[in-house]
Amino acid sequence: MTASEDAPAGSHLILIVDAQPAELAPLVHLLEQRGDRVVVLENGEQALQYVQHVLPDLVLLNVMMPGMDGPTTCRHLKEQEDLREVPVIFMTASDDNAQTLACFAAGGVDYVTKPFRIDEVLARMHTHLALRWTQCRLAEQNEMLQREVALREEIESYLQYAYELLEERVAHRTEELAQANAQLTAEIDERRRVEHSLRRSELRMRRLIDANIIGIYFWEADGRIVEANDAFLRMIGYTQQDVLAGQVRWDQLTPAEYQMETERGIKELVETGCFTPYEKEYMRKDGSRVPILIGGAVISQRQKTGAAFVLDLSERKQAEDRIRYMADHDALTGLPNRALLRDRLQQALAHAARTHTNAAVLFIDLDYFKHINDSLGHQVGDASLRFVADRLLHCVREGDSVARLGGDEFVLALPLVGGASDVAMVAQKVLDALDAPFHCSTHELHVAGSIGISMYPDDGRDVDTLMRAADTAMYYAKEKGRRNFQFFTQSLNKAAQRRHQLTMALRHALTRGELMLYYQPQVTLESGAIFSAEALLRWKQDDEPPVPCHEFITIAEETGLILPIGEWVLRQACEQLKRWRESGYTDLTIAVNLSPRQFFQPNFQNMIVDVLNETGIPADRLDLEITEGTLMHRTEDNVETLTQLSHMGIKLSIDDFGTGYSSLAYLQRFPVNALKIDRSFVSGIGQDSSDTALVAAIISMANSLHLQVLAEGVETLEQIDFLQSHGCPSAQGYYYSKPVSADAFTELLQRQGWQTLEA
Ligand SMILES: Nc1nc2c(ncn2[C@@H]2O[C@H](COP(=O)(O)O[C@H]3[C@@H](O)[C@H](n4cnc5c(=O)[nH]c(N)nc54)O[C@@H]3COP(=O)(O)O)[C@@H](O)[C@H]2O)c(=O)[nH]1
Repeated sequence: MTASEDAPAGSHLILIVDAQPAELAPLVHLLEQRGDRVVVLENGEQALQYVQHVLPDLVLLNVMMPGMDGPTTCRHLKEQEDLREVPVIFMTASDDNAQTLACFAAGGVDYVTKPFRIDEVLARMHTHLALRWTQCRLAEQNEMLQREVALREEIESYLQYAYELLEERVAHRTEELAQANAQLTAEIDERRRVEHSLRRSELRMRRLIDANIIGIYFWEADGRIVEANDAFLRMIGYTQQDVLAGQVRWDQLTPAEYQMETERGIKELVETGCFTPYEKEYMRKDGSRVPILIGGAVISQRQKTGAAFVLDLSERKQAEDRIRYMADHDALTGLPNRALLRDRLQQALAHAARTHTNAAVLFIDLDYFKHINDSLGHQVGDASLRFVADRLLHCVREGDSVARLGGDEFVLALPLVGGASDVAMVAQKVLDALDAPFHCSTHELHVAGSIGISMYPDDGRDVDTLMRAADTAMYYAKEKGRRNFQFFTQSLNKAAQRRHQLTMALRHALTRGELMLYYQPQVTLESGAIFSAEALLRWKQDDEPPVPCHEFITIAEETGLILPIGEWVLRQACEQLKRWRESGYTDLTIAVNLSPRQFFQPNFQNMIVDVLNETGIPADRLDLEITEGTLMHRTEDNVETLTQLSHMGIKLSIDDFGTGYSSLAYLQRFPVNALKIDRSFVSGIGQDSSDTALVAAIISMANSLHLQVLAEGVETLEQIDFLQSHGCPSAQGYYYSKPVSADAFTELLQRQGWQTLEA
């Protein structure tokens, strides 16, 4: 693009400054013809003033003017910022180089020399206007360019900022993505772990269900059991195939009578999502029933599915039955025990009261059972009790009860009996049944019983009264010689009351000084000389007749009072012997009866040693009488105790010999010195052939075992003759003397000249 091509012609503001403007009229005219606006001013001052307000596009300035010349005017114009680029063309009539230079130095762009050719001036003006125009365009373009550069820079900086922001965002996002990625990886890992753990948990759950001893099943809305473990299937007798075939339904397993409990369970299940375990029964496939404890929970309320946990209670029920049975029954015989008997009796009495009928209680105590136990051992004893139980069961009707209270005590409870004669028949039947011998290992055994009978309502209207009455009657039967039955009577009641009173009174007998000892001589049969005194206890309360020994000794043994009383007896007897020894009867022996309870006391031997030490009695002057029954009980302990006593020098005699079941073998094991033949056999001498034979056999046996033998209860000369002729060396009995006081015994000693005889 050239200035001439692009410079617009016309429409410019041309300022002409010249002192003779007329010379410029043709130029002005041409310019205005072209469309330019021409302002002609005559001097520099006017021009400077004019440009204050209007900006010309080109200035034609005469060099030589009056006042301010052209170069000065030009310099002032150029001082004005917006005129600095406006082209100034000088007009001059001189061709002085210095002037020309001054014009250019003042800021002129050109000059024309007067007189000038108009076309040249126009050409020069056109050139400078075009130049100026181009300059302006360039300036504009430059400005535009600068703006664009600035804009671009701004954009660039914005872009940089945006880039940085983006970078930052990218970094941030990258970090976020990295974090998200890490989180995702962690979540994936966690998910894998959870899945693994879930699989393991499910496996464990599956194993737990499959191998559980508790039955577990899963049910659906229609009642079908869709899955069940083996424990449950075993319980109800179905198979996995039955379950798969949809043949097992929980509602059909439940018997109709459990409908209410089941509905309660379902209600709770619906309300709370589970139900409290409760007990009921399920019907097995074979129709039998199994007691269960069932609990359960909903798995999906919407789908109405759930699980049930079923515990087989068969064993627990059996155990409970067993425990209940054991609580109610005697372990040895299987018969009802006291508690169950009481229950049944109460029912029987209630029924009898309603129907105005009678009922009876038969209290049976076996005779001499203790001997069987003591002599043949507990196994034989137990077998005997089972045998008795069996026989008693055969004596009663359906509805009657046979119970064992413990030991050798049995009770028959007979509801609905007619009267006393019917009961007597039953009692006799029992006695007969017991009478028949039975065999236990190598032994042929006989048991017999004493029976006491009480009747409802005559003898009592409640269980306790009737039991007490039958017990009392049983004691009476014992007293009447055993192996019989006795009905309760009011007089027996009195006896029972007396027994109670005696028990109470005996507790104070020692402290009240009501006990004393009597002494019965033991003599050598050949000479009749007294060699020993048996100490026998007597009890005399103020203003009361003496209480028979057999009566209160039994009570003392039952209550345990025999322990302090027995010690008192031993001490008293030894003190009395000491007195006799001090009187010169130094070879006299004192015989003291020992109760089994004393014998089995832990400090028994110490007590004897203490008494011997306190009284100064030599051990070989003391003769301890132990019953055969005591000896046969706890035999190993006995051997040890007796051996120790024997080593101390104490004499040992077996009392009431013959009433028990001691054998030769037993006797050889014990370090005993003498046998005392029971007076029941001695009294039978010459009267009863078996008693007579037994006495002879005992004497013979004692002699062959080198044991002393003494016959008890000798009352007649005939007995003495028999005993002597059969080699019995010593005796005791009313024939010689009844038990007497210590003083009376001293007189006996003196009267018989015992010392002389002894010498
Ligand atoms: N543990 C203790 N038992 C004792 C003590 N004192 C006595 N007893 C025992 O009491 C039972 C009854 O004794 P008791 O009433 O004294 O009878 C004795 C004699 O009186 C009686 N006896 C003696 N000779 C005859 C006779 O010829 N005929 C006859 N009908 N009875 C007679 O025998 C009893 C003595 O028996 P035993 O002891 O077997 O030698 C009795 O079992 C006593 O043992 C005691 O302190 N402790």
